Amino acid sequence: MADGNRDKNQEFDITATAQWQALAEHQPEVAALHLRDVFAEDPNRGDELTVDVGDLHIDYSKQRVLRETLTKLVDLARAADVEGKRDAMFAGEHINNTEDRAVLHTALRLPADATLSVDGQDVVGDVHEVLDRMGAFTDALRSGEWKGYTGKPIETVINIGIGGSDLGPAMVYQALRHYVTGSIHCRFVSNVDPADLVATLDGLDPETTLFIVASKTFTTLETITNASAARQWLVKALGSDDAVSKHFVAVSTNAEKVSEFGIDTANMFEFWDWVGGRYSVDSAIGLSVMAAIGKEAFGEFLAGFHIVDDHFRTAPLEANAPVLLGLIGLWYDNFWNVASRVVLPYSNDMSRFSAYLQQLTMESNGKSVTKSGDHVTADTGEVFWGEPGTNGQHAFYQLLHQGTRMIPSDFIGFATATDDLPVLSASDDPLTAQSDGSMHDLLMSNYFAQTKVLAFGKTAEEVAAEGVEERLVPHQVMPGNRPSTSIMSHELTPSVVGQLIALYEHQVFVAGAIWGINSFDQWGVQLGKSQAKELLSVITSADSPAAQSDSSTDALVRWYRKQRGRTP
Ligand SMILES: O=P(O)(O)OC[C@H]1O[C@H](O)[C@H](O)[C@@H](O)[C@@H]1O
Repeated sequence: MADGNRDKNQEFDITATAQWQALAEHQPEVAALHLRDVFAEDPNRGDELTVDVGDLHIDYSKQRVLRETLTKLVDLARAADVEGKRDAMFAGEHINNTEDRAVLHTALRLPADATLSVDGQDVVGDVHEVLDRMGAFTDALRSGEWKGYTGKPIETVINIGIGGSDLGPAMVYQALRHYVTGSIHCRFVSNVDPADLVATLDGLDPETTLFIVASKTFTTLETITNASAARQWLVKALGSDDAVSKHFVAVSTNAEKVSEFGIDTANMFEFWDWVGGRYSVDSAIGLSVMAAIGKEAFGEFLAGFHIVDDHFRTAPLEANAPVLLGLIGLWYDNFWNVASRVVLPYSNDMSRFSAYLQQLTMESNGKSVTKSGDHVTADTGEVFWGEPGTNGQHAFYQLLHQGTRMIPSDFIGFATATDDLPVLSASDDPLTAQSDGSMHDLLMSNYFAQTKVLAFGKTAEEVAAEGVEERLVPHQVMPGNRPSTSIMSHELTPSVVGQLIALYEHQVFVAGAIWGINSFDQWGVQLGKSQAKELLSVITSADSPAAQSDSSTDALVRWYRKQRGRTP
């Protein structure tokens, strides 16, 4: 099937291939094995089923795969022409066929001396021109040279955006808490629930606050509504419309709408239609992050993505981290009927990483038709979720360990703490207590223990041998055989955050390429938006007909209008 000349947008049924069939036949053999036996038979897998990329050390040996499984999965990737599709993406071909667009987030992190021309346009030149403008602007903010309307320097930057225009910067800002240098701090507003804006503005001084209105389209209802309310808050406080130009900038692809909103396009930072919203944190959408950490650290962040891009583009599929992890995800999704993957960063600063990944992975691969418009013949789109360790351990790990469902997990952990404190016993005199180790070591001991227990569990014999009462033995058996990947790095640096994001971006690509779907459009979010617009006029008016197309929505709308005092 792999054919370099094949139209990359013309899909075929991957499930009809011999490679798919081989995996389907192989699955029962693997399913019959316990990871305890798999490790006993292949004792070196813990050292060998690993891959290093940049600063990431990835151990996938605790996955329910044999070496043979990986070979078969790579064969499937070749059958789906993952390499050809990958090269088409990097080259700027219009692989987003439903919107007729290139998909070039990888160009956002190319070094300035790289060359890439797409549709006759010097993409690298454009990217670096905007990066330079972002650098000059954030330098001015950070040095205090940029003054608010009343002459005071800016202290707080509020990013107003939603989806890809919020999740990336909010997640990265938190992850890089230790790299916030200077006096600029950021807050993020996304929800059209006014509680978000009101709570975020609470206690802020309009004279020292600057808003970044971040929206690719600049038509997103939530963002424009919040931005208008924020403008009113500012203008009311500062007494003049003229204050807007000193307190509002925009990040968008739509200059016309930006200027319609009243933001001077001189204060607009551009990106391009070939950057998907959920792939845009490394574009001007990251402006708030740059304001907080500075352009040099932002440059390191971009360089981190680029390390993984290069690896993804050049490493053989057998040793290619995003390819292997994407394939292992698909292995469970399609051959084990396992729908979800839990992501568990053992890093409090990465608390928002799972939320970020939810958009990246599920908006990309939650599709039911192939690029050719045919219904897919296998399930697509893993469900991603998660919480940071150790919080998750005290909430949902019970189900991971002893529930009837198998949920593969990705553990993420760091050798060096972003913060550390000594472990002291509560009874010690706080003034003289001796340290009994580091809290970071305690955190990481949990990481290792969890992956171990998930994989190997505890048998009834082992439980009984501890003298556990017979009737309680079945309750205390830990089945094990629950797969996980361990992703480790030395420290949570800007580069490492970039590397982690790119690692997941390309996993999404690999799975989407095999399924033959378009991972870069999101038609499924449109209908709800347009119906919300229609319903707004219905729920806010006492006169308009309450009857909608179904009795449930109709009754709910009537109930709501009554509560709001709008209809009898
Ligand atoms: O950046 P914007 O154009 O405001 O879009 C914000 C978000 O809204 C949409 O609903 C899309 O589903 C997302 O992919 C996008 O990130």
